[in-house]
Amino acid sequence: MSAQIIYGKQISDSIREELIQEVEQLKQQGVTPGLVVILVGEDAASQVYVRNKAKACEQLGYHSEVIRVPAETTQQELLALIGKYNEQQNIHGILVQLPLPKHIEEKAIIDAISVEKDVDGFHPVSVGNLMIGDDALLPCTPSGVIELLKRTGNSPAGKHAVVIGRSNIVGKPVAMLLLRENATVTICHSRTPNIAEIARQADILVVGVGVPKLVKKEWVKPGAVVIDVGVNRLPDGKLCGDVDYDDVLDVAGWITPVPGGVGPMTITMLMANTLKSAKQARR
Ligand SMILES: NC(=O)C1=CN([C@@H]2O[C@H](COP(=O)(O)OP(=O)(O)OC[C@H]3O[C@@H](n4cnc5c(N)ncnc54)[C@H](OP(=O)(O)O)[C@@H]3O)[C@@H](O)[C@H]2O)C=CC1
Ligand SMILES: Nc1nc(=O)c2c([nH]1)NC[C@@H]1CN(c3ccc(C(=O)N[C@@H](CCC(=O)O)C(=O)O)cc3)C=[N+]21
Ligand SMILES: [Mg+2]
Repeated sequence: MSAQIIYGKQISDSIREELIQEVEQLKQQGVTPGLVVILVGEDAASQVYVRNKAKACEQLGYHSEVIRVPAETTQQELLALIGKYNEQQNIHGILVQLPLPKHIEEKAIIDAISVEKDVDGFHPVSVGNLMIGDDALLPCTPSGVIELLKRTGNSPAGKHAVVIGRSNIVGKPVAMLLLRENATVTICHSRTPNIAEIARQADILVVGVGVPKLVKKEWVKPGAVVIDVGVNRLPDGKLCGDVDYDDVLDVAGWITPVPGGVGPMTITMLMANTLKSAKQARR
C-alpha cells in the first residue's frame, strides 16, 4: 500500500480561487491589497521565493513591490525603509526576507514592522496573539500546514502530533497552532534522544529541520500523516525535503511532496494575510 499524496500545489490553487472572489469585492470598495517584499543581498534560494510571491500577487491582482537592496545595506538604512512602508497607505503587508546579513540584527528589523502589516506573523505582538489564541495574522508556513491537514480531512483534534524542529518560524508556531486545533503535541529538536521512537508515536508528524531526508520509514507509524516542511537544495540543484519521501511512501497514510507540498501553501497564506490586513485597513 502507498500513501495518499497531499498535493499542496492544487490545494493552494483552490484557496487562491476563493481569495480572488474576496479581492474583487474589496477592489469594488476601492482598496487593492498591497504587499512589499524586501530582499537584502543576493541569496539564490530567496530569489525563487521572491519570484513565487510576485507571481502570486500578479495572479490575485495585488499591488506588489519587490525592493532589492545590496548586502552592505546598514541596519539603519533598512529600518528607514521599513518606516517608509509602515506609513504608506497602499501597502498592507511588509515582508523582509530572512535570514539577513550578519551585521543586521534580525530582531530589531522584525520589531520595527508595524504589527498591522506583519503578514509573516513574526512580530513579538503577533507571536503573543498566536499564543493567547487571538485572531491575528498567523505565520504563513504553520497556517499552511493546518490548512493542508483540514482540507484533506485530517483534522488535528484528538490526534497525537509530533513536531520535529523548534524554530520561531516553523516548529514553535506550528506546534502552537496544532495545540489550538486540539491535538496533543510533542516537540522534538536536536537535543532530543530517541527521536525515531517518539516520531513513531505520531498520528501527525510535522518535520521542519533543514536536514535532507532525515526522516526514514522506521520513524513513521503505519498510516500516519507526514507533513514535510523542509526545502533543501541538493548539490545537483534539485529540491528535497527533510523526509526521505521514497522510503516513507509505503508506510505513511498521507504525505506531502517537496516541491509541491507546503511551499506553495506558504505563499498562499501570505496572500491571505495581506488580504486580511487590507480589509482591516479599510476601517
Ligand atoms: N516550505 C516553506 O514554506 C518553508 C520551509 N522552510 C524549510 O524548513 C526547514 C527548517 O527551517 P527553519 O525552521 O527555519 O530552520 P532552523 O535551522 O531555524 O531550525 C531547525 C530546527 O531543527 C532542529 N534540528 C536540526 N537538526 C536536527 C536533527 N538532526 N534532529 C532533530 N532536530 C534537528 C533544530 O534544533 P535546535 O533548536 O536544537 O538547534 C531547530 O530547532 C528548512 O529546510 C527550511 O528551508 C522554512 C520556512 C518555510
Ligand atoms: N520573512 C520570511 N518569510 C518567509 O516565509 C520565508 C523567509 N523569510 N525566508 C525563507 C523561507 C522559506 N520560504 C519558502 C516559501 C515558499 C517556498 C516555495 O514556494 N516552494 C515551492 C517551490 C520552490 C522552488 O521551486 O524553488 C515548493 O516547495 O513547491 C519555499 C520556501 C519562506 N520563507
Ligand atoms: Mg531559521
